[in-house]
Amino acid sequence: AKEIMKTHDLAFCSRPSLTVPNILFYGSKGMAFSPYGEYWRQLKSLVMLKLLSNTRVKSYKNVREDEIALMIQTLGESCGTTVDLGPILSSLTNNIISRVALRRRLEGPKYTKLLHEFMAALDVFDIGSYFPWLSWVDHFTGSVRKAKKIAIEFDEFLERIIEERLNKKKGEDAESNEEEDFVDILLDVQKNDTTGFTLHTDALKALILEAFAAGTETTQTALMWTMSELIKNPKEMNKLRRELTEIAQGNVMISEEDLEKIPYLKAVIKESLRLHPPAPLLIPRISTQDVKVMGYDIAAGTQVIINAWGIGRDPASWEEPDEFRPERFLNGPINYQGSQFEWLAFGAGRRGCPGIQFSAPVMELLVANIIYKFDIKLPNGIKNEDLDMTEAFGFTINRKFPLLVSVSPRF
Ligand code: HEM
Repeated sequence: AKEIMKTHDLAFCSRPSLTVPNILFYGSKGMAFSPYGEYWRQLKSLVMLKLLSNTRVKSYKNVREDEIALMIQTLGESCGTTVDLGPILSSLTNNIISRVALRRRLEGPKYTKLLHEFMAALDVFDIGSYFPWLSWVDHFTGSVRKAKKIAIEFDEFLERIIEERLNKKKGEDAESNEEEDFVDILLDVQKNDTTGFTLHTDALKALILEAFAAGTETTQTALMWTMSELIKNPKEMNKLRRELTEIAQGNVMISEEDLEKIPYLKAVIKESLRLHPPAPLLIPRISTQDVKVMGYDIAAGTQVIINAWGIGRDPASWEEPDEFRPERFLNGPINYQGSQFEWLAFGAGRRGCPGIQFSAPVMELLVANIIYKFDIKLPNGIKNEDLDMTEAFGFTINRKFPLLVSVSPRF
């Protein structure tokens, strides 16, 4: 991985052209699937400076705190019953992205279903992307037809939002003190950019869709596995709870300011992402020039898939690799950026994930508050240690079976 993502990062930092993402993201006009070059560089700097900068991410604090408080309330109301954590965490991550990108919650069954179909379409392995002579198979399985239908429906939805926003801008909006969302920011770039970069409306829409595609299911999956590992490992859960209780000093919620004071929480999340990187094979790359890697000649145009799941469980790097032992990350050098190449949940190098700063506080705040506020048990007398950890198959690897729990308030 280091050879690909550091030593030869420049040679391997393009993306292959993939059928379904091409359909869903307006000919891969977003950042994640566009080939390396001037266009991608412009998008990356736009995303890093305007949408996901430190200051901007901090300004979404209210959204995070609101949505997490709502979720905690929902869980509190379900005490005494069995709850499925999956849908609750899914609506949390969808609503956070939706409020930040579109200034609205994704309410109503129509859009929840559409988003679900969108994510499912991306999860499909379209064989034509890897073996072009077999692309007829994708037409046969219907994946291309489905992706086209979803693309049209989402386009209509985004068109309406953009139109609403433009009409509003013309009218009253100038003095509004509402927080800007991604649509406002991107429309502003489109109108006022002085760098000479033209942001076409298709690219604007692709960037919005990408925030959903890249930021919802990945975060939900990470949360599902972190909660699963903590439930399965009561000793670690209790240790975390003790630390949270100490830091909270009797307050009803753990706040974002508290997070920096709880290194064990970060260690828990890193350990869970080591065992269960949500995108276990990252996003494929393609070489743009002939290059020699560890003595092998790799021709330009070769697709490379990095197995972050395997790297995270490699016994050459990790003692007892299948065990959940957050302590291994305390005082260690491993950071979310993957600079050690033994831990790659967010990828690394030029094409590494730009959403780390965005998702880290969501994951930390949510796990901290659930563990701090509730005792969690498995239903029907199943012992926590016996929780089934089977993985489902897909581009993101989530739990195969629902995570059913019963929660009771601690205070
Ligand atoms: C736990 C949450 C997340 C995980 C595990 C995750 C993981 C990843 C991974 C593995 C990649 C590919 C990296 C590579 O090829 O080296 C990636 C790329 C990307 N992620 Fe994330 N991500 C998460 C959250 C987010 C969020 C919240 C956003 C935006 C709001 C985001 C936006 C992107 C984009 C735009 C790319 C493409 C970068 C490029 O190709 O230049 N991600 N992410």
